[in-house]
Amino acid sequence: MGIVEKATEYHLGLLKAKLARYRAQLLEPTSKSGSSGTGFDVQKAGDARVALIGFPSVGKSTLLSKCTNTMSETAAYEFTTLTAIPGVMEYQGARIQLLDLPGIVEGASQGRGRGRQVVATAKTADLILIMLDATKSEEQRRLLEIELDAVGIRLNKRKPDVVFKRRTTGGLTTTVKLTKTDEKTIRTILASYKLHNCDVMIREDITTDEFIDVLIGTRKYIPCLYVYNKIDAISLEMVDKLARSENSVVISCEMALNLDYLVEQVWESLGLVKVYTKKRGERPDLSDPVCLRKGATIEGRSSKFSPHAQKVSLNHQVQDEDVVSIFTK
Ligand SMILES: Nc1nc2c(ncn2[C@@H]2O[C@H](COP(=O)(O)OP(=O)(O)OP(=O)(O)O)[C@@H](O)[C@H]2O)c(=O)[nH]1
Ligand SMILES: [K+]
Ligand SMILES: [Mg+2]
Repeated sequence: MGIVEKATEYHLGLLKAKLARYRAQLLEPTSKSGSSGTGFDVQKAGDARVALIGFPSVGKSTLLSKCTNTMSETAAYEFTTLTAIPGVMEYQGARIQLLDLPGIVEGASQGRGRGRQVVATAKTADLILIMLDATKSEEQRRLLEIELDAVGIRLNKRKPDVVFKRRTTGGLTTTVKLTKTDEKTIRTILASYKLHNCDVMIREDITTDEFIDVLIGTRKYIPCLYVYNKIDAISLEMVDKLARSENSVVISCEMALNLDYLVEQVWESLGLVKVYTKKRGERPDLSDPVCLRKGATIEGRSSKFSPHAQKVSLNHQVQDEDVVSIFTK
């Protein structure tokens, strides 16, 4: 960064830190703005929750009706769906809750009522499907991303590697060279949040925005798939282009095209694994796997159907098709 960029980064960083804190307060369910921060009152069920976010009439309800046993009203007019409708998809022994939601429009995160409720519900999901009408412009995708970003959802991003602890004394440590922000900006933002007594360790080359996200602390890092529907109505060239873009799946709900692949990708994106459990001295029950998220830890023994179980550490990270027996002393 040059001197001018550094000065801009500094002032803008401070300004954004203040704005971010103000907005986060507005989103608090307990704030004066009432219950605007809460989503629809639908119980989580199954192994994971997937939320359908999109403009009106992109085919969200048609997808729910095709992929689950639940029917959700579909029609050619906008705002057919007025509330959250849960359905269940079954795949590889997993029960995945698919949540059909009302369509949203630009400004949903700021507006009252349903739009805000929809984005708040998205926050509770383990995976977000941004559903797009393949016959419409790519602009719709950017607009939806802005709405989700505004409520603190970070799509397909990892939580920045910053460790932050309140202490009686303070210190800032960086283990990498910062090229997108600088220590002066970080220190001033900390001071503006009145965080004088804390240990901050920055372990990756973060941006100022990412640092603010860490300070706000309520950001949700959620994986996302872009689902382009209605490919029956576009050219093959366009289908090819969309299908090759990152984190994207192309489908036609109406013609039931590529829906199996979508479910497979949902499973992949959720990072689900199936694990078989067995009792001591018995064979594992392969008809009844337990679904866990990748990276979940387990204590006990792990094996891949092998007769010689391998004793694993207390925090063994489960792999797909592990067989585990859990011992209690
Ligand atoms: N050509 C085509 N039309 C589709 C497809 N999927 C859905 N539609 C049509 O798109 C229209 C809207 O479908 P819905 O499922 O109601 O859309 P929605 O996203 O739930 O709409 P809202 O609830 O109003 O937000 C209906 O007329 C569907 O028949 C598809 O794959 N291809
Ligand atoms: K509709
Ligand atoms: Mg609908």
